[in-house]
Order: sequence, then structure tokens, then C-alpha cells
Amino acid sequence: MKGLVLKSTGSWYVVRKEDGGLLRARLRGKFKNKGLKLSNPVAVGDHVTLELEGEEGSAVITEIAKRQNHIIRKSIHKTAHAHIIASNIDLAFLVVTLVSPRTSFGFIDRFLITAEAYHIPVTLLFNKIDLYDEDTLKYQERVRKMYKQIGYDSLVCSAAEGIGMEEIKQLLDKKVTLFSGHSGVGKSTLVNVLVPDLDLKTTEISAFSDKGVHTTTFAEMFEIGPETYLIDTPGIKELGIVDIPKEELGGLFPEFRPFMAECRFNNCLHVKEPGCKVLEAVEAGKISLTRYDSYKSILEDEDNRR
Ligand SMILES: Nc1nc2c(ncn2[C@@H]2O[C@H](COP(=O)(O)OP(=O)(O)OP(=O)(O)O)[C@@H](O)[C@H]2O)c(=O)[nH]1
Ligand SMILES: [Zn+2]
Repeated sequence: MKGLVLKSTGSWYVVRKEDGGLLRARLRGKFKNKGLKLSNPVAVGDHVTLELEGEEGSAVITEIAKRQNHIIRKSIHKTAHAHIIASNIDLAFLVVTLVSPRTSFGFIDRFLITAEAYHIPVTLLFNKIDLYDEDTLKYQERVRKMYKQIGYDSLVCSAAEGIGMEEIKQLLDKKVTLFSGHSGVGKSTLVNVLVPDLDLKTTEISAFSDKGVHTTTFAEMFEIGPETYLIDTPGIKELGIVDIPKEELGGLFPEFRPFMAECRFNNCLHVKEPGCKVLEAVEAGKISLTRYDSYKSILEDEDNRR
């Protein structure tokens, strides 16, 4: 029997069976994750094979299908390196705002490079447009255009006034979408407008969870329509942590790639090296200064972490 993991408590899982029903499943034996030392072998979003146990509505996970992608964070356990937050994500929605509060480019670009590293497509969602004056709206269009040129789509909306909701719903349809964004940008408001009966939908799954057990470190997937899911990652505003070797950082900026290939040194970090084509492109206005600033700032952080 096949199923999809909707919720993890660390020791057992809520699984949606292919025929629609819910199961409570646990693991049998040891699962090995290639390469990574993980504190949790099964993650929300995993497609699994199950065997029913004697008890009604209870099963054992015997196999995990290959993941299309996954996001991780550092494990709190000393013996493991990483903890998988969720897997098989079709789309990451990064909710941003230009006012109240203003999301920094540094935050946006960090999110984008992490998503690049994880191979997760991102759509930027500019919320609170009801608060924007004419100048801010013009500025927003410039920002959207900049990201569009690099290859990132964006949408504008106002969760408060219900503007842009149909477009968002269409984009979410039949996908597993991760909702992220800085505190206060309106994620909860947005989800409540998009899925007014979400509480009802989650009750069915909550009924499978022990009362009083709060698993804030684990992600949860909410079914918001047929084959349509939202992933909520409590307490995680960014896409987890990945260790990116400095030489690979530039490659996570898609607009750097064609220029990087032409740099004189193949280990060029694009800071002050002679014959650096990325620097030339920045000077010629072919790469946005904002993005290059983000690049340098992330590079410096990497320096400080070592
Ligand atoms: N004017 C305006 N206010 C909004 C809009 N969307 C959300 N807000 C307000 O912004 C504030 C923050 O919204 P939340 O939905 O709690 O934000 P959040 O991203 O879930 O924040 P965290 O729970 O801290 O991560 C609330 O006061 C909302 O009413 C919008 O489109 N326009
Ligand atoms: Zn270079």
C-alpha cells in the first residue's frame, strides 16, 4: 500500500493512503539515508510504502520513495548532522512586503539561493499592496522586473482586501507548496483567506495526534484541496541551513552563471580578482547591484562562520 506522510511527531507519522483514508504509521527497523546522517528518516511530504498491522488504522512504513527534493535544518541531536523538515516540495512561496514591515533584499536573496541549492522553484508574493502609495507601487514594479529578469516569478496581493487571491489559488492547485516569509508579512492572514475552513481540515489529522504533545520542530502538511497541500514549518522563517562552499555560492545566483564561466580563474570568488567577468557585469549594469551586495554579504557571513 502507498501513502503520503502528512505529519511527523518524531516517533510516528500520519499518512494519507492512496484511497483517501488516514493511517497512523511507525517505522520498522533502521532506515539509511544516503550520505547524510539524519535524525529523522521519514519527513513530511515523503511517499511511502506501508504494511497494515493488526490494529485498525495502524501501519508500518517499509519503504521511502526517492525524494525529488528536501529541506533540512541542523539537528538538535549531537549524533546526527541534519533533520529533514519536508520533502517533495513543488513550490516555495516567499511572502514579502515593501512596507510594514519591509522585507530586506538580503533576506529575499538568502531564501532564493537556499531554494536554488535545494532545487525548489520560488514565487515571490508581494503582500499588503493596499498599503502602498503610488511611489511604492512603482518601486514594486521595478523590484518585480529585476527578479523576473533573473527568472523568478512574482505575484502581488492584499490578504486584507482579498486582492489577487484567485491567481494564488490557481498557482497552488495540485502542488505541494511551502509558505515562508518574515514575521508580520501576513502569512497567517493569507492562509486564512485562501483556506477559510483550514481548521476543519486539520481537525481530522489532529484527531490522530496525541493531545498536549506539541511538536513545534516538525513540519506539517495541510490538505487544502484535491492533491493540493500547504506546508507549514513552525518557527522556521528561512529554508533551513545549507553549508555552501564559497566557490559554489556564485552558481546559486542564476544571473551570475553565464559570466562566471568566463572568469579568468576557475576558483574566482568575484570580489576583486583580475579578469572577473561577474565584476565587469556588475559595473556594466548587467547584474543588479542589490543582488551583488547580497552575494558579498552572504560570502562574508560564510567567512565569519568558519
Ligand atoms: N494592510 C494590510 N495588512 C495585512 C495584510 N495581510 C496581513 N496584514 C496584517 O499584518 C499583520 C501580520 O499578519 P500575520 O498574518 O499575523 O503575519 P504572519 O506572517 O503570519 O506573521 P508571523 O505569525 O509572526 O509569522 C496583521 O496585523 C495582519 O492583519 C494586508 O494585505 N494588508
Ligand atoms: Zn569572477
